[in-house]
Amino acid sequence: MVTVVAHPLLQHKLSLMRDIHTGVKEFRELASEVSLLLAYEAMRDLELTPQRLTTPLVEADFPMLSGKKLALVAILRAGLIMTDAIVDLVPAAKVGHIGLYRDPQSLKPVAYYNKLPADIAERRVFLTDPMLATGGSASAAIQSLKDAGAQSIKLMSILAAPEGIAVIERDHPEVEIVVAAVDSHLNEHGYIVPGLGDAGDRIYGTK
Ligand SMILES: O=P(O)(O)OC[C@H]1O[C@H](OP(=O)(O)OP(=O)(O)O)[C@H](O)[C@@H]1O
Ligand SMILES: O=c1cc[nH]c(=O)[nH]1
Ligand SMILES: [Mg+2]
Repeated sequence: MVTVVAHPLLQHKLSLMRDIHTGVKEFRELASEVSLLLAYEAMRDLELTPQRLTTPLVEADFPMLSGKKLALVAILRAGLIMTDAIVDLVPAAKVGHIGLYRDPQSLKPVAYYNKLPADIAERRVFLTDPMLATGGSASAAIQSLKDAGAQSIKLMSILAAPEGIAVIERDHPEVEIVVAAVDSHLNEHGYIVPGLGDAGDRIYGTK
């Protein structure tokens, strides 16, 4: 299942991210803001239960987060900007890291790091990567989460290509995907078109 978050604030910020004239500082700020808006939608179904509280006026029941605890897991490098932003919204969440880079020739993911919360099986996992292109990286990351025992996984990306969505739907049909936009296609180098370029390079200024 794919949810495209069509909110105008988010769409405006995404358009600014696409602009080649947007520099590193602004790109980073926009990526953080877009991540928060995506999280607002991705976390819409978190459970609430009434808890007794006392306001300055009365004692009454008020909704508080309950149910499974959360884990935010970043696909390095680019996913880090998303978990860094979102953890401020859910400070009790644990944070995991999966290091993958995409080999430029084969476009296959190469794993170099993996550190996940030990109790990941008991947590709802929100996996972050700004770009879902061929889907190879996200699919491999989801497989590592499952191998570690994760039961409930949502993938949050800023941009997706139809090819990447199809791969996740094939490999992990139960994983929900929340994105800001689904673009047209991939080019011959596996870049999303129209896209926003190389997310990691634009976040960290490495090109
Ligand atoms: O869907 P895919 O075809 O696998 O491509 C998407 C991956 O490519 C980018 O990472 P990259 O390999 O550039 O590494 P980086 O985040 O360290 O820059 C991006 O952040 C995704 O992880
Ligand atoms: O368009 C793309 C595809 C993969 N990774 C990126 O950062 N951008
Ligand atoms: Mg990557």
